[in-house]
Amino acid sequence: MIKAQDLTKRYGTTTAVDGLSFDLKPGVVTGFLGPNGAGKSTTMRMILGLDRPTSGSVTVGGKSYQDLPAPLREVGALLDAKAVHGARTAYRHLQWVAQAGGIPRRRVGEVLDLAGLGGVADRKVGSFSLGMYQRLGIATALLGDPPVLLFDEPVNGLDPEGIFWIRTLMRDLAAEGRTVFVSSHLMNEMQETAEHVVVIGRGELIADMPITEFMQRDSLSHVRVVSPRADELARVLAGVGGEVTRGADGALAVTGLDAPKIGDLALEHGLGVHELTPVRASLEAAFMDRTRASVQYRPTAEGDQ
Ligand SMILES: Nc1ncnc2c1ncn2[C@@H]1O[C@H](COP(=O)(O)OP(=O)(O)OP(=O)(O)O)[C@@H](O)[C@H]1O
Repeated sequence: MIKAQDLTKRYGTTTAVDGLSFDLKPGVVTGFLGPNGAGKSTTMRMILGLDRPTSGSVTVGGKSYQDLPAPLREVGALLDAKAVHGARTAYRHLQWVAQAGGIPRRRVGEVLDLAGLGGVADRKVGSFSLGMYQRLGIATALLGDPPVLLFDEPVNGLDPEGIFWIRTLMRDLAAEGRTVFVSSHLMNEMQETAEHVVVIGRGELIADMPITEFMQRDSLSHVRVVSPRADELARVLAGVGGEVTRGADGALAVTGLDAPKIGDLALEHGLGVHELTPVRASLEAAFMDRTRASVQYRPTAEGDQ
């Protein structure tokens, strides 16, 4: 539904997006990840026709945004929730957007209820909390009932209840067969929400794959083993090809052998085990590992020049 081909954007000497190609499928939530300044917002702005690619292209349903006959019915987007006229009520704001996009007025009430704003429809937007702004932004994105939705950092500044609401909404929208593309810095949040990830660094594609595959890095998963006879057990495990490191708390971190194998070996050698825990790689660890080379700003150690 969203197809980027060799998408490139330069601002003067800065290359914000560099030859990016991906193809987003309907029916899943795709997470868009990258360190600060990686080019996520620029990519989203190009999808929405708010920025012109320097070269390459991006299309929605085969057309570039400018060529969509009824854009609000094709793509809904939440980019900057606060970019709303504060003196208008929520209802008036949505009515104004609906009118401009040729969307029937009854839809305004529907999206207000959908976003949980039915009770504050007549309040001036300027008095809204950040969470209410986010909900209004989402209501606006849903006005045209579009098959494609883009959310740029939708959970920024939200409380746990708001985060849970957005997460559920995004999954429901995908389950209805829509294409949902969402950027976030919150790796744990993405882990709960996205099925697929597109990861970029310095404008270039780093990964485009199911999230489970992205997290599957042997070097990042290990088995934690606590034993009163850790030294002996470590020798046994190393003897059959396990790679063993000992943590500050005395626990062993073992890679190359799975938990059942480690348990069997310990039993065979009469070595007690008090804890045996497979530790899965987190999205955060996988992300840090893959994007290490491409972070734009990195704190330097004291004394570094
Ligand atoms: N209008 C602009 N003029 C000049 N440079 C820009 C402009 N917009 C973005 N950039 C630069 O392009 C690069 C990508 O920025 P972009 O905002 O797309 O990244 P991002 O991944 O969304 O970052 P963040 O997570 O910090 O929002 C950055 O180096 C940024 O400084």
